[in-house]
This record gives sequence, structure tokens and C-alpha cells, in this order.
Amino acid sequence: MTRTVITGISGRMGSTLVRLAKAASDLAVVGATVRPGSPLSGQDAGLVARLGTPLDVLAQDDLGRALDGAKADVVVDFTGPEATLHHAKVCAGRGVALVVGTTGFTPEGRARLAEHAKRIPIVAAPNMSVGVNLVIRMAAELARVLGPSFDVEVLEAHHRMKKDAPSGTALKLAEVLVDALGRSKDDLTFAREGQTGARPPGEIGVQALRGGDVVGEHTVYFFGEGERIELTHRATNRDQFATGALRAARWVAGRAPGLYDMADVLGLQGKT
Ligand SMILES: NC(=O)C1=CN([C@@H]2O[C@H](COP(=O)(O)OP(=O)(O)OC[C@H]3O[C@@H](n4cnc5c(N)ncnc54)[C@H](OP(=O)(O)O)[C@@H]3O)[C@@H](O)[C@H]2O)C=CC1
Ligand SMILES: O=C(O)C1=N[C@H](C(=O)O)C[C@H](O)C1
Repeated sequence: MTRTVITGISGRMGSTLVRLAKAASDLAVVGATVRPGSPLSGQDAGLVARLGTPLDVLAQDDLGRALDGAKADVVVDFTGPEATLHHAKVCAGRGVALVVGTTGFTPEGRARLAEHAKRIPIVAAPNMSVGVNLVIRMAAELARVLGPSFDVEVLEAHHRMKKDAPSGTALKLAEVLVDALGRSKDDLTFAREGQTGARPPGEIGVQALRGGDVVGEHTVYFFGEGERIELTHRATNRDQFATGALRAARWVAGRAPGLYDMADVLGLQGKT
């Protein structure tokens, strides 16, 4: 049984995680949190996460309090960059493993997460869907084989409430495409406007759409002469993100300290 604490349980991902963790026979939800000062603090986590049934675990507005006496193996965190970095510090101080789905970290934030991972095992990935992680690998492979004669563009679409852009997944795709094509981060173009001139060779475009209730869509375009390849993943609900995160939670509990990603969890050969 993996004893699991879930943060941000009133959120879109937090509530999905509580529902799927409760349904899993090998996971026990032993703690849950909401934002500090939230009026939901002290209420039953099942009700906060809109399960319709109590969970007999009270939501706390502080991760330390949620961990007190919980004997947790792992914390699963999909909140926001600042909250996640605070949670990573708390987990590192208590020797509890961590799964991070949060996106939108600055380079400094990512470095702080890596520092905490010297003390505890952390799985961090901008997209926990198995399908997306395979798409990321396929994109790298296509880029390597097609080479520089194809123009590469990444397009993502998300719901109107998403706070960061481009998505963490689009940035990960951009990173693996840069590597596969032997380019540099300077080749990434995040917006175009005005007299941009002809497309520079080697440019990799990354564009973001926002609107409605789009769960998450990513397409990598490979535009060639006389042909075009489009590699698309469309998420139609959040369950596959949560299922992947809970798989990561089972995998990371009890591991050696280190910063792991979903490729490690899924046993994919070599990192992209
Ligand atoms: N890796 C992946 O597969 C995926 C990653 N994500 C990422 O996950 C993150 C969350 O997304 P989503 O669920 O849609 O966002 P939501 O805004 O729906 O949920 C975030 C939740 O975190 C809560 N929160 C904020 N600060 C704290 C804190 N200090 N302690 C506890 N809870 C806190 C918020 O509370 P309040 O409502 O009171 O503000 C909110 O309930 C984003 O970064 C998103 O990009 C999303 C989907 C998949
Ligand atoms: O905020 C979201 O919703 C999502 N965020 C992740 C990202 O930034 O890549 C993953 C997913 O597409 C949903």
C-alpha cells in the first residue's frame, strides 16, 4: 500500500487525483492540502475534492500539518511553481518522496527542485500521460530522421484558465527537438508579428492557443517540400494525467534520492 498525500485538492488535477487514488486498491490517501488560509481547510477531503462521499481525511492548509502522523510514502503535487517549491522543501526536510506535475517553473525554480532532489526522490514531468511521453520520443525520432530540410513547429492549445504559456509539454517538446536537430535554444521562436522575413533555416516555432475548456492538445508539425507530417496528442479528460502521476507515485516511493522523469517511470530506454 502506497501512503499518499495529495496537495491542492480543490483544483482540477488535485480533485481528479483524489478520485482516482481513492479508487485504487494499492493506494491510501492519508493526507490532503488546500491553499494556505483557504476556508476549505479542516473540511473532509472527499467533500473538498467533490467526490460526493467523505474520505475521513481532513484537508489541511499546510503540508507539514498534513504530513504530521500520516506516515506518508509520497506527496503528489499539481499546484503552482511557488507552492510546489515550498512543498519540495517540506518533503526534503521529512524524507518523503515527491511527484511534481506542476509546470511554469523559471530556470531558478527548476534548479531549486534539483537541489531538493539531492535529499529525496522526485519525479517531475510536465505531462504524466503515457501517450504524450511516447509522442515526445516519436517527435525526437522524426526530427532526427527527417533532418534540417523539414521546418518544425510546435502548437499547443489549453483551456482559458491555464496560467503558464507555452505549456510545459510544448517546452519539453521544444527541448527534445532542439537536441535531436543539434540546434540551440536561440533557434526557438515563441511569436511572430510584423515584417518577420523568410523563415530562418533551423528555426523551431512554439505557439500557444488559449480558450474554453480544452484539456490539452499538442501538435508537432514537420513541414517539408511536397509533404507534411503532423504528430498530435489530444487529451479529452484529465484522468490519464492523474493515472500517470499515481503510477509515478507507486514507482518513486522508496527510491534513492534523485530527479527522475516519466521516461524513468515508464522504463523507456534512454532519455530524449
Ligand atoms: N504534468 C501533467 O501531466 C499536468 C500538469 N498540470 C499542471 O498542474 C498545475 C495545476 O493545474 P490545475 O489543476 O489545472 O490548476 P488548478 O488551478 O485547478 O489547481 C491548482 C490548485 O492548487 C491550489 N494551491 C495553490 N497554492 C497552494 C498551496 N500553497 N497549497 C496547496 N494548494 C495550493 C489551488 O488552490 P486555489 O484554488 O485556492 O487557488 C488550486 O486548487 C499547473 O501547473 C498545470 O500546468 C496540469 C495537468 C497535467
Ligand atoms: O495546465 C494544464 O491543464 C496542463 N498542463 C500541462 C502542460 O503545461 O504541459 C499538461 C497538460 O497539457 C495540461
